[in-house]
Amino acid sequence: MTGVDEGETIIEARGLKRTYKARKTLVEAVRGVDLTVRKGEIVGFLGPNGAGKTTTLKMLTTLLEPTGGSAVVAGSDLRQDPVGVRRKIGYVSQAGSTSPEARVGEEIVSHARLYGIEPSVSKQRAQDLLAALDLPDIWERSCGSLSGGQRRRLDIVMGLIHQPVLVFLDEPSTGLDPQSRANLWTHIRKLRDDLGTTVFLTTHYMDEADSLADRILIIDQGQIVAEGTPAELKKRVSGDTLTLTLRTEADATRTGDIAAQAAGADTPIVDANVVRFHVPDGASALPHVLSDLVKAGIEAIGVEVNRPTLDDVFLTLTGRSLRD
Ligand SMILES: Nc1ncnc2c1ncn2[C@@H]1O[C@H](COP(=O)(O)OP(=O)(O)OP(=O)(O)O)[C@@H](O)[C@H]1O
Repeated sequence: MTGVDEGETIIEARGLKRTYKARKTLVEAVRGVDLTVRKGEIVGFLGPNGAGKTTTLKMLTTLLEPTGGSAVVAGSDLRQDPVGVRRKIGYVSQAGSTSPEARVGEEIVSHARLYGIEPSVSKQRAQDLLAALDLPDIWERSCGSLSGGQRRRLDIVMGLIHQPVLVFLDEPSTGLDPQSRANLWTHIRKLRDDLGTTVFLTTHYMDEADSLADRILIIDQGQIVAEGTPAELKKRVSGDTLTLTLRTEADATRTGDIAAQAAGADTPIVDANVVRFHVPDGASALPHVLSDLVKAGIEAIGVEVNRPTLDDVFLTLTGRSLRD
């Protein structure tokens, strides 16, 4: 794999597979995933709904047994020493782990006991972590009284109380408003910068992966389809994206044929009444395309020129949008 030869490896997975049996049919949720993560990295595991992110995460955190392949996580073999893996990692699930009625302090201290940590130690650690995640003065509050963003950060405190070297976050910002998401990203970055914690997070938000991750793995239909820094991935898509919105689907189909004739254009993707395609230089291609549309008697009701995003990377690789 590219870009993963520096530093100490903390996750090494080879050929990881998971098949589910669902009503007599087999669902190949994860179909041979290889991945390498180095200590201290923030790695974003990006993919559309149903791509296999949570299944991979559950295997790497020992919650689900692989049906094939192997992995070493935080120095322990996933199959031979799952307890060793569990002791050294933190896992913050999508659902979170706090009950609404419990008081914050009691919840953290009793969670820490599961790891054999004495209350005198966990109280101090909890105070430090709460301060680091900007959650002062909530010790006596009930978990249910916290805002969504505060509760996600409390979930992270719980996931870090046993001082794991590696923490897995499953869709950490789902359900949060834009300001709380940005705030959470700042805290996640700080965790890595201040404590050196390796962070492996799943997301289907490309902006989250783009702004937070040092490196991104893109998974689709149970397989890794691309890997690299956000900048490296975007370099794979050359040129700009032109998006034209038409009045009708029929106009969009005809526009697709016209757009395909633009200099250097790739094959346009027609999605209902929207046509999207890449050209080497959007600003110079656009007037020609619009003039060809006018000649054909088609009116574009919306026009956008965009620099490459991670969604374009995904589109280039799979012919589909991440948002699908
Ligand atoms: N317990 C299960 N039984 C049968 N099929 C399952 C089960 N869990 C997941 N799947 C299927 O496996 C595939 C991968 O699911 P997974 O939850 O890993 O995807 P995901 O990328 O995490 O999606 P999301 O972003 O929606 O959480 C999907 O097709 C899903 O329907």
